[in-house]
Amino acid sequence: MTLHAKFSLGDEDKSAVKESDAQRTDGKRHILVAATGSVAAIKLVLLVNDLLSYKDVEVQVVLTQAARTFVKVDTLKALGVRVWCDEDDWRNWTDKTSPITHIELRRWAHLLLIAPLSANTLAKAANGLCDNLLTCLIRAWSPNKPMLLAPAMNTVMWKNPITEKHLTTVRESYKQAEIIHPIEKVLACGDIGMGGMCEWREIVARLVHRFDLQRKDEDEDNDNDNDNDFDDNSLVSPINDVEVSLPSARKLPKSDEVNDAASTVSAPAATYAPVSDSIEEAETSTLAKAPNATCEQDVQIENGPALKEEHTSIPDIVPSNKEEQQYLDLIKRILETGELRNDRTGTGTRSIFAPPQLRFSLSNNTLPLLTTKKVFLRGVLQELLWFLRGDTNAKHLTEKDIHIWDGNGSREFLDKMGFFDRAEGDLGPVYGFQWRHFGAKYTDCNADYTGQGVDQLAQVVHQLKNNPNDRRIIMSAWNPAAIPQMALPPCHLLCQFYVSAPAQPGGRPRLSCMMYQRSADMGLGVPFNIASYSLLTHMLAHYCNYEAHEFIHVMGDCHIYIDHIEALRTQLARKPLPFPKIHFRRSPREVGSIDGYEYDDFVVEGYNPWGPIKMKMSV
Ligand SMILES: Nc1nc(=O)c2c([nH]1)NC[C@@H]1CN(c3ccc(C(=O)N[C@@H](CCC(=O)O)C(=O)O)cc3)CN21
Ligand SMILES: O=c1ccn([C@H]2C[C@H](O)[C@@H](COP(=O)(O)O)O2)c(=O)[nH]1
Repeated sequence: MTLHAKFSLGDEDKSAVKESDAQRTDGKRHILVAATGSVAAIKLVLLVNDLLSYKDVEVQVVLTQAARTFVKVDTLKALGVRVWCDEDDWRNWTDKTSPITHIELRRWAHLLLIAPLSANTLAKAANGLCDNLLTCLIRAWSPNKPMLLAPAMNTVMWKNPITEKHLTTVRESYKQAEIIHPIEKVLACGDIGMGGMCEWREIVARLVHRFDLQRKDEDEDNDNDNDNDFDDNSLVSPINDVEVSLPSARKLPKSDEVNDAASTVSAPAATYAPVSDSIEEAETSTLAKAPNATCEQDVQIENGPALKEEHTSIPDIVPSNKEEQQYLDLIKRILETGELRNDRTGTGTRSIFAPPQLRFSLSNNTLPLLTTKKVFLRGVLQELLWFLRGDTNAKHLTEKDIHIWDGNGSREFLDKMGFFDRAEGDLGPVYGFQWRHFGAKYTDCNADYTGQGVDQLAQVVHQLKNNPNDRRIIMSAWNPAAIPQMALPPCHLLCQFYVSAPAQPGGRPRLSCMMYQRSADMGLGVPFNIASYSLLTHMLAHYCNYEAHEFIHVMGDCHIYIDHIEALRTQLARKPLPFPKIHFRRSPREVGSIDGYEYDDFVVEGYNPWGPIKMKMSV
């Protein structure tokens, strides 16, 4: 403990840089947070502030000179943390017994987080340069001590092979280095693409997970008006932006100080004002605001209150919706416990495998159409009818201004999958083809397949009507032989129908459906999938003169894309409302056959959801 007796930086400094034993004796997690010269450094205040809201956490900060363009030392100091800059490294050196700041900081820290890590500092780290406090620290870092690196740079810089080389070198040199993959976003320079720093909350989440951190008690800091739990970060009003409702461990410095940090960037100041914590979040910070133009609810809605209105508060007398709560609870569970994984699209997800099945009652004409965001019902229904027609041409949906399959049917995507000869929009033998022509030879989306392959839908209808106790009433889109021809292998790949006895004597038999989904995008796909199979079950029940009973949803890889987290947090804050009801305009006789259902036959009543929430589809 007498080591570096001369390490005297004044009282404040003594407590800041402790001798190595301190990290073992004070029982706290010592997190050294560093930032380099990237616009994402403006997030540092939020990140550090949030970290401080956890029990037994000590934070110190290292800033490169370039980082100080984006975040002010004083703003960070106002949070109560010690901030180290280049000039501090050798400030106390007098002779060879003097302490050396970067070595002392290394000794103090249990973990080094560099967020953001610029292309420049990454290059220096990979090449062993030590030309400032941070690079000296990195060079002196023990290869076995954890280091979290959150790169942030322009898309082109990120895609340059040099970046991968540098990352590989760093990974090889520091066995405990974890790279937090950047994400695709609108970058400060205006480019859209990979390279944006992963969301700061995600970085904190990794630290929480790694150190098993717990939030401090609510009453521990009386100055703190806001709770730090994301459950509460949302407040009652849907109009709140995530930025407004940021959790704060200590009172943040006045917002203008935070904005100050950003306003030194050469981009127009207005871009940073006033609530968005970064220009890079421009996309997500519009959440819950303007209704989505392509999301108009033009399915027949009878007696429904004005859809364009947002709920500002929900009176207690409105019954809660336990079934929708299952979905929200699953989102929470994935956010809290989901494993961080890379995925095919490069976005990255939090994922869990095989959560308990979700069950939705369809009785009394209930349609489980989520209410905590406005679901694009017109898109769900037109997609279902498109499946039922056996259509595999995404352009037929695009023509109806439904763009949900555009990404997977684009020229770029088809070429990437090796389908160079296939017309844009032709998805291959996907859902509709398998439902109606399973096993037929697929040529293209325009060919006439009448009478070819197995018509599984017709078989389902036949069995439901003629052999309702059958245990084989199944429709499968999973055809291993055809998967190589598909733009996207089916995610909802198998459903089974079950007819149970009437609830009361004289009642109608009840139809249930269980669907297995191998891959479930909780933010975008799942609300669609729940609604789609519920609509299908209602339709089959209507056609066979049964009562729709239950939809059961079973999922395999159940994931949240990292760039949906903010949006889902906004959604989690909303109270679920009662589900709407569905009716059919025409009788089964008028409809004529299972192929006779049209868009206007479906009438949804009482859908009064919260506003839409925009999320990006990963391709
Ligand atoms: N990554 C990914 N997630 C999916 O859920 C998904 C795919 N890919 N590939 C194709 C299908 C199509 N599905 C989709 C695709 C997009 C939306 C979507 O963007 N929905 C918006 C509304 C879109 C609009 O209004 O135009 C939504 O807010 O629900 C929904 C379902 C489900 N699928
Ligand atoms: O109906 C659907 C269709 C697709 N998804 C999601 C699930 C995944 O996020 C992607 C598909 O990617 P894979 O790599 O093929 O799993 O699309 C969905 O949730 N629902």
